[in-house]
Amino acid sequence: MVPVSLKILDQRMREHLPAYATEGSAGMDLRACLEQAVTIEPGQTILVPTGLSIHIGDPDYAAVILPRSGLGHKNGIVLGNLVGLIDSDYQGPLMVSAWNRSQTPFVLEPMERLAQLVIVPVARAQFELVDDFSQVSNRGQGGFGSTGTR
Ligand SMILES: O=c1ccn([C@H]2C[C@H](O)[C@@H](COP(=O)(O)OP(=O)(O)OP(=O)(O)O)O2)c(=O)[nH]1
Ligand SMILES: [Mg+2]
Repeated sequence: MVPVSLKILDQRMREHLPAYATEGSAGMDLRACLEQAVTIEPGQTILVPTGLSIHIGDPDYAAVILPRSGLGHKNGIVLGNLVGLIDSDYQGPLMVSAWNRSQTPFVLEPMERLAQLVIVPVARAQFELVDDFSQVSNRGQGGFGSTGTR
């Protein structure tokens, strides 16, 4: 387990702190910390507060915000930024960009579980400038489908 500092910004969240649903869960659900229900119109993106701040503190870790599969697949509620990346030094309010990519209005209820937070290890790179790569790899410069589809 990675220790992560959690600050409650809205006291209603005290009853609804993010938690792993099962022993094997990778993500903790984040709730929409709203005063009242809000309708996300087809194609619309809104920024939803979670009522929480986290501070990971250790640059060897980050957090990602991912869609919930049920909401994404059945209701078309995904993330406006596709994936949210939470830096280890971020201390601001945790926000979820909610995009209704469906053709039906979606009513987001207060405290509804909207997205999920996953803590991930991070390797930070130090670039070493070169004129040419010292070894030619099997792939070389091939990409974007160069290996075919079958
Ligand atoms: O879904 C998200 C994505 C980001 N953040 C916060 C945490 C993150 O550390 C910070 C900055 O995110 P990012 O670097 O992706 O955004 P940016 O547009 O590059 O902003 P900045 O210039 O502040 O880095 O915003 C969220 O609360 N929710
Ligand atoms: Mg940034």
